[in-house]
Amino acid sequence: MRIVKVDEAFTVKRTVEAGKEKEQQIVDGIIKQVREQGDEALFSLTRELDGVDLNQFKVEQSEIKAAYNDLEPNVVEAIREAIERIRDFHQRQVSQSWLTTKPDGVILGQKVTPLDRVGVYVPGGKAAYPSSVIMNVVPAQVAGVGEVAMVSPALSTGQLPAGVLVTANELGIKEIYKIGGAQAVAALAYGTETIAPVDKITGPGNIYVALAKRAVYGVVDIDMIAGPSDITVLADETAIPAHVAADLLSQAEHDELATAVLVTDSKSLAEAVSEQVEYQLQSLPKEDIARASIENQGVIYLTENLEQSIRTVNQIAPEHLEIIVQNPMDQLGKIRHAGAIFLGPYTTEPVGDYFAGPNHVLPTEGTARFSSPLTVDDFVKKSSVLSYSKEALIAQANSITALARLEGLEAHARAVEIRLGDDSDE
Ligand SMILES: NC(=O)c1ccc[n+]([C@@H]2O[C@H](COP(=O)([O-])OP(=O)(O)OC[C@H]3O[C@@H](n4cnc5c(N)ncnc54)[C@H](O)[C@@H]3O)[C@@H](O)[C@H]2O)c1
Ligand SMILES: N[C@H](CO)Cc1c[nH]c[nH+]1
Ligand SMILES: [Zn+2]
Repeated sequence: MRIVKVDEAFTVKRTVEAGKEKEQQIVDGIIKQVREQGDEALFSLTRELDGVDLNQFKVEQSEIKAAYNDLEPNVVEAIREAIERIRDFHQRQVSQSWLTTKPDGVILGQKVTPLDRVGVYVPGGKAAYPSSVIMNVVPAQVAGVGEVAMVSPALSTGQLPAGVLVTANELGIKEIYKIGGAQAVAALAYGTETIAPVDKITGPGNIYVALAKRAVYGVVDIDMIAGPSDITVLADETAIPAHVAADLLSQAEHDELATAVLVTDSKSLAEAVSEQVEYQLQSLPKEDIARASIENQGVIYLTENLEQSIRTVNQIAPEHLEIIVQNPMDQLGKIRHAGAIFLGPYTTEPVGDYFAGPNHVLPTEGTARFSSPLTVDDFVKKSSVLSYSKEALIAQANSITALARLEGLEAHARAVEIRLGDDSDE
């Protein structure tokens, strides 16, 4: 891996805007095609981009039943266990509605309402992602969303991966479409003859999915930019090189555009990790993808001390941050930007991908500077609640009308004043 020396003047380049013009043009064309041609566009784009000729893209109950035959019982058991652990974590995130009565009798509050209909994207081009079914659907269900429509690209057999279908069934999802990429995002946002439009689209995906979600934002809400995975490991000389290399490769194997970064103040660790990455790459089934990721985006930042390492990590704002230094908990307070923080030598990133409880749908490409992991809050919206008595309105009328007239909005002032007189006049 490339080793780059970091000094006081060094700054990490922001990646979210960089060099995506070509993909954006492709995505804009796909969205236009789906808006204009509906289902017909979904069939032809699936043929063109996924190499599958489908007769219909809605999954039937018989396909779900058949999927159970393809999974070992211990795998189904692991899916169920993961669902429980992830549900338990998300149940702690629920926001409650509240009302408060002020001393002047005014009642104020906030009403929390689940979204009516959401679309969840489950990726599926280079790997199958049953875990992303859980990570999308569980918070939606905990929030109380009315309808969940799921999309995921078909395999070359014309089916969805058995693990994806079984997981969706374990969660009770009935509306599943075998479409992926930007065309699936466009279908959820604008609707087609078969697919009713949704209010919000959540879930991770590759660059085409991430750009499509960004493009339809405003027509629907989206959760965040959850694009190609990235990991940054912050380590010192106490870290075991083979473990660090394994964790870097765990994210590099997702996508040629995934990013794996080591930040360390130890030259010997930097060199040993670089060697280990090369060694471990050679036996990976997805060596080609992981190698492209490591060669194109992979980097080891060699700093002068721990403080500089932490400054570099905050500039990267990684999706996943592993902290493998002496006393990792002591560093937690200094981390300002990271989607998920994994502390200590045994908290390897995959525990969060599959099982621990927190969501694995996380902000990528430095957007952890302003975005959070997917939570139950992503599946609700909030309304403000206000209730005044006549006495309260009289008490505040002068201030309200003064502010209305300051803005030159006379009708606002009169809407208050018309209520101040004797009720029998009205
Ligand atoms: N950030 C997160 O929370 C998170 C979580 C899980 C996975 N991921 C990421 O999700 C991604 C999964 O990617 P994937 O490719 O395996 O599956 P995907 O479902 O995201 O993308 C596959 C689709 O991309 C479209 N596509 C592929 N090449 C195209 C092209 N040249 N032009 C137009 N469209 C094209 C196709 O329609 C295909 O169906 C990876 O980048 C992974 O790192 C991120
Ligand atoms: N690491 C991914 C998020 O970037 C999530 C995932 C799912 N399966 C394996 N990994
Ligand atoms: Zn992963």
